[in-house]
Amino acid sequence: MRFYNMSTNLLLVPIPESCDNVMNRDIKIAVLGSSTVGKTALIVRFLTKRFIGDYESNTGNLYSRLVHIEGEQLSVQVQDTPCVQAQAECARFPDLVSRCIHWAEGFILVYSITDYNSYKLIRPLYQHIRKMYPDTKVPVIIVANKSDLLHARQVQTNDGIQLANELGATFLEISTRENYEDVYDVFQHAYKEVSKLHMNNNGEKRRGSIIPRPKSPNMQDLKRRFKQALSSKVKSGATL
Ligand SMILES: Nc1nc2c(ncn2[C@@H]2O[C@H](COP(=O)(O)OP(=O)(O)OP(=O)(O)O)[C@@H](O)[C@H]2O)c(=O)[nH]1
Repeated sequence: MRFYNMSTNLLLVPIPESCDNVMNRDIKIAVLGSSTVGKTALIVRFLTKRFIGDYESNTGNLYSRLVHIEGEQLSVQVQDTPCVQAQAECARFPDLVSRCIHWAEGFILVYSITDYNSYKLIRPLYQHIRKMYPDTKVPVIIVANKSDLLHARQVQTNDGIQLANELGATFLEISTRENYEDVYDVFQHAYKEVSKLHMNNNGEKRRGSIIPRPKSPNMQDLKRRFKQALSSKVKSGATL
């Protein structure tokens, strides 16, 4: 079942029972973070270029749209993951959140610079993702949102940079409200990193399937003879 959200002019696809069933997508990104950090605003801004002030509380919409990134037309699916309220919940993330993590190929973790608790949630969220992908370095972008609200700042830019460095994630501080280019950058980074991961995976498969070319026996033979000739010269030189 699909339906249109008239206010955002976007196609909404309810989350399927199993996120594994979603087929034929080019890129699948999950946006995660605690409540009111601006996840929906970020996604809608990216997909429509518009900043829409107020949204109903997020119930887990999946947005789908064809977009142009780096000259390529892509089908992008963005999961507005239902908010994770408090740090206490992190030990046992709701099933839906885990399902979305399982479904996605890249992750945008959002906190608000005006809400220190939303920042504190990023590490456990990241750790939860890593636990679900122990063998893959899945792309994670950490976004510090609402940078226009400087007077209400609770999280310093350096805190974000430090955390991202520690976790090995990309970091961007942005204002979804003020700057569309920054929002576009976030998704462009996510796209690039997911593409890189795709390429590496394909590369590994290709490398694995290459049968090593046998060395020419003639060359081997020549080398062996050359070595023999050299060592006999050295030996005879030594006896002189
Ligand atoms: N000043 C400012 N306000 C923002 C920005 N981004 C989002 N907001 C506002 O923050 C509030 C929450 O935004 P949402 O997009 O609904 O947040 P959410 O993370 O989806 O929240 P849930 O639906 O509760 O999960 C809204 O009033 C937005 O207008 C921003 O960059 N700057």
